[in-house]
Amino acid sequence: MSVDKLCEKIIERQNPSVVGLDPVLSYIPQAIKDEMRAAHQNPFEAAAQSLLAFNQAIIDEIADVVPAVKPQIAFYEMYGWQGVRAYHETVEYAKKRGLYVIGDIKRGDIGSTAEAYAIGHMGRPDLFGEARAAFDTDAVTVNPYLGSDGILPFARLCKGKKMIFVLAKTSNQSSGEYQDQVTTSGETIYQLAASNMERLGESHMGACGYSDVGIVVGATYPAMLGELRERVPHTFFLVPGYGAQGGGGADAAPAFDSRGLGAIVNSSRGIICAWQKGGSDGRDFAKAAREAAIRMREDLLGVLGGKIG
Ligand SMILES: O=C(O)c1cc(=O)[nH]c(=O)n1[C@@H]1O[C@H](COP(=O)(O)O)[C@@H](O)[C@H]1O
Repeated sequence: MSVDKLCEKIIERQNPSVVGLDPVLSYIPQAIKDEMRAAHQNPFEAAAQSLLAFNQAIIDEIADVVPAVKPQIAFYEMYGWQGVRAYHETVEYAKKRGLYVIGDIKRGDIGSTAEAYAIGHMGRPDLFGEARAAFDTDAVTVNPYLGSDGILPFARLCKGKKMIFVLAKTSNQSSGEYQDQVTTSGETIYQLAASNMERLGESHMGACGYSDVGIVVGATYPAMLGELRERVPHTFFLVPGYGAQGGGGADAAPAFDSRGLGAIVNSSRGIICAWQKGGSDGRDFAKAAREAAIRMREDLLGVLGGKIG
């Protein structure tokens, strides 16, 4: 199962964290932008090539430190089709460097449209008799607001090779506006989403004790992380909110089981913007990302008792 591949990488690197590759031009050192602007007449192309060069240098530095990366597609779509190509090339580059790639696409729609999203990001569209992957990520994020119609097309395409992470309790401040509302059964919406994904995961179980159907729970809500860990013991958590959103290792700790497994914690700006702290000119941006990733690993390993697996 795909979750086993993720757990193996986490144990091998002794690191339950994922670097979010969410670049915008203002995070990218001037020297890279100047070079790309001079080389490309079209500003979209120059922007996209800047993102790609930035990501590749960071991937090279962190590939032996972290098990996974999570490019969030909005940061690429912003720069048009050239940006989307940079997303695709980032995914391919990260996979070549042995990283598990979570495509943060947060899709959700009616069944037929969800199916199209799922095929594009997890499957293989039929291309005149050939079937090739468009975006070949290991996992994607899914928004459950439309109900099972919107989730099942993604779950069907897991087939032991892919994972999904369905939003349950998101890290943002307003997440409670809908997710904390109590349903007629007495559960909150986020608890209901988590329980439903635990049930859906029963037919996607891996040897590690978790399923290929994961959920997203923010490090900014540690009590809810702990409560959900008990409620859905076979559901793997993607835990954003570390770093720039204020969460730390102690906040993320309730997401893990006694082996130090069961969750992977994301930091995006905290890693890729590390070079901007301390007045650097940016030449050392990738090394700064590496050092920040090592600090995050130490923080998480510290709260997990020094060993995973
Ligand atoms: O699905 C996600 O990854 C996600 C869910 C959530 O509840 N909160 C959240 O911040 N994220 C994503 O995690 C990343 C957080 O970025 P930083 O705040 O810069 O670490 C962004 O890509 C967000 O879109």
